[in-house]
Amino acid sequence: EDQEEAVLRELRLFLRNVTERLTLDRRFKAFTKPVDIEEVPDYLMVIKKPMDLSTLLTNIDEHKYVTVGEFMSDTDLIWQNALEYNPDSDPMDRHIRHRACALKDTVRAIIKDELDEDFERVCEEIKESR
Ligand SMILES: CC(=O)c1csc(NC(=O)C2C[NH2+]C2)n1
Repeated sequence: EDQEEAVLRELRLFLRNVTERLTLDRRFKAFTKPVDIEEVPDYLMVIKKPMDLSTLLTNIDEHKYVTVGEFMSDTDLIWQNALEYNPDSDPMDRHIRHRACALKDTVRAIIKDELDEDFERVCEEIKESR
């Protein structure tokens, strides 16, 4: 009902704000757009579920996320994919792995700092009721 829509609207505002801040962070430039399959033709052979910050924003606007947990699963895909696609010891791989780990830690720190536990519990209740 209307109270539920108000909660989900507030969730979308929070998730857009988090995603916007990540997109503006220069460390995460490689994660802002889908990997270009023309430039990296083998990418989809290695990575089965691509994800990036611009796709997160589209998902938010399409009301894909009813809880922060669902959002976190997709943000986890971004850095997990980067670690999987860049496993080697060469400096470029190491560089992007450091940024992937920074993305993981940054998202967790923001959520821990700024998400009210009671608010997430209300979102989980809405999800269970649907
Ligand atoms: C988004 C992502 O994970 C990504 C974009 S380019 C890249 N890796 C490279 O360009 C090479 C360094 N060894 C492969 N990884």
